[in-house]
Amino acid sequence: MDESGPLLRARELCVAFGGLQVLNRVSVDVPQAGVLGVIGPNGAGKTTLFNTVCGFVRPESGSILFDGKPLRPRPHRLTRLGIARTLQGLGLFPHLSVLENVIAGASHLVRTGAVAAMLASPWAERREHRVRDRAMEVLETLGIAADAHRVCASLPYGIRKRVALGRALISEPRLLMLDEPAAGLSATETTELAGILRGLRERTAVMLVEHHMEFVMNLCDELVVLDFGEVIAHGTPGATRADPAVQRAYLGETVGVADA
Ligand SMILES: Nc1ncnc2c1ncn2[C@@H]1O[C@H](COP(=O)(O)OP(=O)(O)OP(=O)(O)O)[C@@H](O)[C@H]1O
Repeated sequence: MDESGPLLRARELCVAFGGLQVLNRVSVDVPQAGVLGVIGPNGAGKTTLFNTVCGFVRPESGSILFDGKPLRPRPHRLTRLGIARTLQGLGLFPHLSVLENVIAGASHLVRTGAVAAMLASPWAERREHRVRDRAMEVLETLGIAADAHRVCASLPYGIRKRVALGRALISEPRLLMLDEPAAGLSATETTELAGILRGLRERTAVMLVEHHMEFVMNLCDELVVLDFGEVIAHGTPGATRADPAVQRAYLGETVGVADA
C-alpha cells in the first residue's frame, strides 16, 4: 500500500469519440482521503473521465495509477481492486429487497462454491451471516435500516439512491466514485447525503461528478473543473469559484449558488 502519493493518479488522458476530442490530456489526482469533485458545464467531459477511470471507456493515451500501480480498469473487476461506484442509472434489482440489493454489492465475498453450497458448509454460512450483518450496518449508516426488507421497486427515488450507495459501500472501497449523486434528490435529501459522505471521508476517498453547485461547494475538499475536455482549474472550492477561467466557462450561470 503506497500512502505517500495520491490514491489515484490519472495522467494525460486523451479520449476521442469519432472526430471529437472529449478528453484532452486530462490529469487528475485523487488524494488518499477526502472528497474530490469534478465539475464543468454540460458536455465538458466529466462523465467520460469517470467512465475512463471505471473502465467503461478506453483512453487513446495516458495512464492511470491506483495505489501506485498501473490500473487497467475493467468494470467487473473494480470492487476487488478497492474501487466502488454508483452510476446515474441506479441499476438496482427492482424486485429484490433493499438488503438483498446491498448484499449483491458483496457478491465477491459471498460467492460460494457448488460443493460448499450443497453441503451448506458452516464456513460459508458464517461468511454469509457476516456479510448480512455488514449490510445492515451499512443501511444503519445510510439511515434506511427500517427499509431493509422492503422491495426496491416500491420505494421513493431518494431511498433507492441510498440503496445504490449502500451497494457500493458494502465492499468497503478505498475509492468511492459517484456519478451525480445529488441528481433528483430534494433539498433535504441532498443535505442528508452531504452529511453521509462527510462521515465517510476519513476512511474512504471519494471522487464525484456533480452539477449541483451548492452541494459540491459545501462538501468537496478539492475541485477539478473541466471545460471542453480540458482541466481549466484545480483547487479548493473557494479558489476555483473565484477563478476567472471558471467564471468564463460558466458564463451566464452563478458558480457556487445555483445548480449548474
Ligand atoms: N459514447 C459517445 N459517443 C459519442 N460522443 C459522446 C459519447 N459520450 C459522450 N460523448 C460526447 O462527449 C462530450 C462529453 O460528454 P460527457 O458526457 O463526458 O460530458 P459531461 O461533462 O459529463 O456532460 P453532462 O454534464 O451534460 O453530463 C459531449 O459532447 C458528448 O456528446
